[in-house]
Amino acid sequence: MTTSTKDSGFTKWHSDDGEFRRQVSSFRDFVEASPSARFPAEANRYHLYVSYACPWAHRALIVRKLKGLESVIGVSVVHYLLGPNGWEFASPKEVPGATLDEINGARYIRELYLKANPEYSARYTVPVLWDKKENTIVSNESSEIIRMLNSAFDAFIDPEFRDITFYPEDLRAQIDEINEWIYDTVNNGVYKTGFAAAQDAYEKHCRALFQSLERIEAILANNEFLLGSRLTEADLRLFTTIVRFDPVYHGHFKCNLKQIGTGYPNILRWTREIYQLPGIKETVNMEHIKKHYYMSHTQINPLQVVALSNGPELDSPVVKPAARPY
Ligand SMILES: N[C@@H](CCC(=O)N[C@@H](CS)C(=O)NCC(=O)O)C(=O)O
Repeated sequence: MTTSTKDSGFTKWHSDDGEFRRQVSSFRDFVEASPSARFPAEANRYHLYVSYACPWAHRALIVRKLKGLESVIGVSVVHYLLGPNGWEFASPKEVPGATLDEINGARYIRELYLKANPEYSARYTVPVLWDKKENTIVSNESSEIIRMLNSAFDAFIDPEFRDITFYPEDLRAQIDEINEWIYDTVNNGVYKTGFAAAQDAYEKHCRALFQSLERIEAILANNEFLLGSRLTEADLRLFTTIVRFDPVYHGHFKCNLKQIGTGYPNILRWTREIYQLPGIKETVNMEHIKKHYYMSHTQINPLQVVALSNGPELDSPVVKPAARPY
């Protein structure tokens, strides 16, 4: 039996067999470049609701930044704490980095879901791509939101950003292929490991996770990025998990066979390279990340004590594989 989406109580996070199963996102529309589309691309019509803590929302923030979409798509940021009523907005004075909801005046993210569909009964997740014109949710699926941001708004951005694509046609099949196993065993794998409520489920997912990290480490020994010399969507999707790995997943989710900073030199080099791209470090808010995980998941950390380390230094200079003196 899987966890019913109706039973979305915050304490019922695993199925009866001890496995964590992520729900399938419900709002799956697309913003398209064509003016006749159901959701046509326009400047200042769509708005992103994110959490700095959430790796899925973080993907959207990164693509928005790297595609020069900051003046085209606005952002609201929730409080780092995921409480009994779900994600809540907070003033930056109360929680530095957070915002109030200037678009809908909501107190909780769930109000947006109920505005879009009063019958909605699944989880109230971020990211949310909101349409200010139709007052509804276009999408709550990060993998699809980043595809929209990658190309649909190109008519509204500065020319220097138009040529940038993180899903180039000649690499699509390879990107889709690598995304699939990285999603299953790494992005979602850390959650399946950390939320496992049975020893065998935990061990199975933890081992699969580290097998994939070994595979990624080998890929990055010879490649600057996952698919060669070009930074793609596959890198950005993985980055948001890796940047949380040592400070959070290693301890809080018991993903502790190795650490990135000490055990995976190639992944560490790659993480630094992405972190140091213009605009990226501003999207990494370690305060929100650590406090969210350690303080929200009281089922696994009931005393809400937050671990100290922020993970490896990411500002250190990087030596790319081709430039290595050996
Ligand atoms: N498949 C979704 C997953 C999003 C997701 O699970 N977000 C988490 C935060 S990391 C969330 O909002 N959880 C709130 C909840 O489950 O109540 C996506 O990639 O957009």
